[in-house]
Amino acid sequence: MTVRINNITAGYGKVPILKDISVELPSGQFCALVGPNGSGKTTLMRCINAILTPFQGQILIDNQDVSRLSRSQTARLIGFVPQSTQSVFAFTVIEMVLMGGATRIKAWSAPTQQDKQKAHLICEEIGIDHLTTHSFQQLSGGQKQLVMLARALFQETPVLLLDEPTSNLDFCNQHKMMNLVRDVIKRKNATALITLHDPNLVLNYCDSAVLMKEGRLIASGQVGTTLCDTNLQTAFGDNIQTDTTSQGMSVIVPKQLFFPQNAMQKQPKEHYI
Ligand SMILES: Nc1ncnc2c1ncn2[C@@H]1O[C@H](COP(=O)(O)OP(=O)(O)OP(=O)(O)O)[C@@H](O)[C@H]1O
Repeated sequence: MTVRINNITAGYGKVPILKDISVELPSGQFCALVGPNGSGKTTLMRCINAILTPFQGQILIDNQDVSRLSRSQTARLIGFVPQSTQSVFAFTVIEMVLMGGATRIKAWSAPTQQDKQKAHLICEEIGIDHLTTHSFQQLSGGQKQLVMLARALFQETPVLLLDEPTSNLDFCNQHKMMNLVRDVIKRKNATALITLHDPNLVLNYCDSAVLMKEGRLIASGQVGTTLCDTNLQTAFGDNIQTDTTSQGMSVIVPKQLFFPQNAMQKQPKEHYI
C-alpha cells in the first residue's frame, strides 16, 4: 500500500515540530527515515500512526486518510515497533506476540492453535523461540525489541513503522533484523518506514531514504542520491562523508575523529545535542 504524506505540519501543543513535509512511500519499499536527534522522525511516525493529529496536511494510506480511521482500522493497516516498550502486566513473550493479532482474533475468544503455531514460527525465525515462556518485563532491551518486531510481524499489516528498532541490538542482531524486515517487505509487498541512526544500515538494506533536519525535509528518494555528501553535511554538519571500502562497498564515515583531550576545542558546536 502506498503511504502519502501530504504537506504535514505537526507538533505538540501549539509548537510546530514538522514543517510542511511531503513524501510518498510506494508499496514494497523499505524506506529509512534519517536525521539528527530531535529532527522530528518519531513525531512523523506518530502522525502516520494517527497518534498525533497534524495541524495541517494529510496522511493517506491507499487514499484512506489515517486521521479518519478507528484505532482498530489503523491497527489492521499499520504495525508499529517503538523505540522501547514497558509492560505494566507480567505477560510472557508469546502472549506479547499474540497480542499483535488482537484485531484479527475475535473479542473474548482465545487465540487458536493455528495462531499459536504461527506466533511460535515467527519467534523461531527471529531467534527468540527460547524466550517464549519468559516474562517480557524481565528481558533485556534488545530482547524486548526483537519481541516487538515479532509482534508487528504477527500483526501482518501492509504498513510497518519501526522506530529505531536496532538501537539496543548487538551487531549481528542488527543485521539479522534488517535482513528479516527487508525479506518480509519484499515477500508481502508491504511498505516499511524505519528510523535509523546508523547510515550504513540504510546503505546496506534500504531502497529509499527520507532525510530531515529541524522538522524539515532535506531530501528524499533513492538511498544513494539522498545520502550524498552534500545532503549528509546539510543534515549532520561537516564531519561526515561517503567513502568506498577496498571491496567496493559504499560506507558513510566521519571525516576525522575527535579524541577526548581535544574534542571540546575542535569539534564544531553543531555536533553536540
Ligand atoms: N511529547 C512531546 N511534547 C513536546 N515536545 C516533544 C514531544 N516529543 C518530542 N518533542 C519535541 O519534538 C522534537 C522532535 O522530537 P522527535 O522525538 O520527533 O525527534 P527524533 O528525530 O525522533 O529524535 P531522536 O533521533 O533523538 O529520537 C524535539 O525537539 C522534542 O523535544
